[in-house]
Amino acid sequence: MSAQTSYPKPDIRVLLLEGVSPTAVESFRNAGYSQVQLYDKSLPPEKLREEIAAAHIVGIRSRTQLDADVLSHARRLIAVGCFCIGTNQVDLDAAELAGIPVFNAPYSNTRSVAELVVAEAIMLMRGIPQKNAQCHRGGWSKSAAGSHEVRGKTLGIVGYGHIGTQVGVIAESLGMQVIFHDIETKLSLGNARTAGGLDDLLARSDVVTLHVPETTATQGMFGAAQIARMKRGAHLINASRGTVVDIDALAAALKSGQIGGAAVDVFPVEPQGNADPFVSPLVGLDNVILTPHIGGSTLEAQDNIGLEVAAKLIRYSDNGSTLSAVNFPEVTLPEHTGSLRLLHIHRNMPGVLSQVNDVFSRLGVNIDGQFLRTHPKVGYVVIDVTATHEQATQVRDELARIPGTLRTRILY
Ligand SMILES: NC(=O)c1ccc[n+]([C@@H]2O[C@H](COP(=O)([O-])OP(=O)(O)OC[C@H]3O[C@@H](n4cnc5c(N)ncnc54)[C@H](O)[C@@H]3O)[C@@H](O)[C@H]2O)c1
Ligand SMILES: O=C(O)[C@H](O)COP(=O)(O)O
Repeated sequence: MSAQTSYPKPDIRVLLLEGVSPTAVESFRNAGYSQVQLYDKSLPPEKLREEIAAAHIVGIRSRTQLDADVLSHARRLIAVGCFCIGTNQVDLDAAELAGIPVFNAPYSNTRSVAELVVAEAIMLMRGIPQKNAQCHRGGWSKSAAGSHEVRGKTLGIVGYGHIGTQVGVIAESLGMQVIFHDIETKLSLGNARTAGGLDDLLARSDVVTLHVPETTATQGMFGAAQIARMKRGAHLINASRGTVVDIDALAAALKSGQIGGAAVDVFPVEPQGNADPFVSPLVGLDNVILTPHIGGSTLEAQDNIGLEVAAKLIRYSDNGSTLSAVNFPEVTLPEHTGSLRLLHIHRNMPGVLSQVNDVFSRLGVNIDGQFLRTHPKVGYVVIDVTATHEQATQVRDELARIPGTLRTRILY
């Protein structure tokens, strides 16, 4: 039996959506969390609100939208796990202000996306999507026209982060010239060179690949104007987020020949699950590789993500550690064997900490250790004490009354 918590582990409800890997389920069960509910797709809005109201821990992938309204129904929720890289589907500020840390897996599917993108660059440069489509219709077009090696061609990477750099390294090993554009100054790997801005990259690249996160700045960043600046007949790959590219402008450019071919893995609107229809203006175009948002969907990546994110959620639930949370003050904590641990999440405003400490001195409870981190809006203080369960409960109840308190919890 695992360590007792203030809320018994068998009563902690873990809700996992969108078919997260069985490795996550196993991790929770091995850690003593027996109430793990797994859905293989995202839930419709009403059902999501209903389920989240009863959950203590929620795990999602890129499809489930946890906006401020949905989070307002999550009264018992202590943490969210994004079993993926992107966290744009969660209102991170709303979660923080509700005292809910959000965790993700920032690297576990990087290689999977990079391999797919490089393979697609080769396929597009050879005109394989069109040839494949013709053969499926009984056609035979044996010709070298419009078919090129990638060796010596220029790959333009927009967003030179974890995935962008991996793509660059693999592409260089195939002999491609790599240029990149990022809003941050980045160390270039190998012989990759920074372009003189996005327009310069577009004008020079034979293949452009997008690896930016979804932000207000990247939504719609790739539209008709950017497409017009690409070399005529160059190729576009988007495995970032569907909102980054104007899909109608892309469809028009693929029909006119301004873009020679495209590989698209992400879409502005994606089906909720595998049983739902896929609708897109790109459907039926021979020069497009369409994939159902599977850039990170390899068994290797998913198994690792399941282990990584489940471990972060379990550590937070058992120990209070918020290391690598994407929206929350980060506290790394030692084990608290022999002490009780009180967690106090509060609005970051003057006077809260002195009121917290005052509760302990008033109730005569000695503090063994204290850990504090703050963000501009939220503070997180963890206090280890030697006390009876009754004393700790009394302290917790007093802490909950301090103005600005968002959440309190005791870990036994
Ligand atoms: N298709 C898939 O299955 C799949 C899988 C994993 C990740 N993704 C998407 O890929 C994105 C990138 O992943 P990553 O791990 O490389 O992230 P990352 O944070 O390591 O890199 C993103 C890079 O984009 C840069 N950037 C941000 N805004 C920019 C802008 N306006 N112009 C140019 N550069 C900009 C950042 O500075 C950063 O270097 C994720 O956010 C996610 O949305 C998709
Ligand atoms: O952000 C990510 O990691 C990717 O978009 C993958 O999302 P998924 O887990 O929904 O496949």
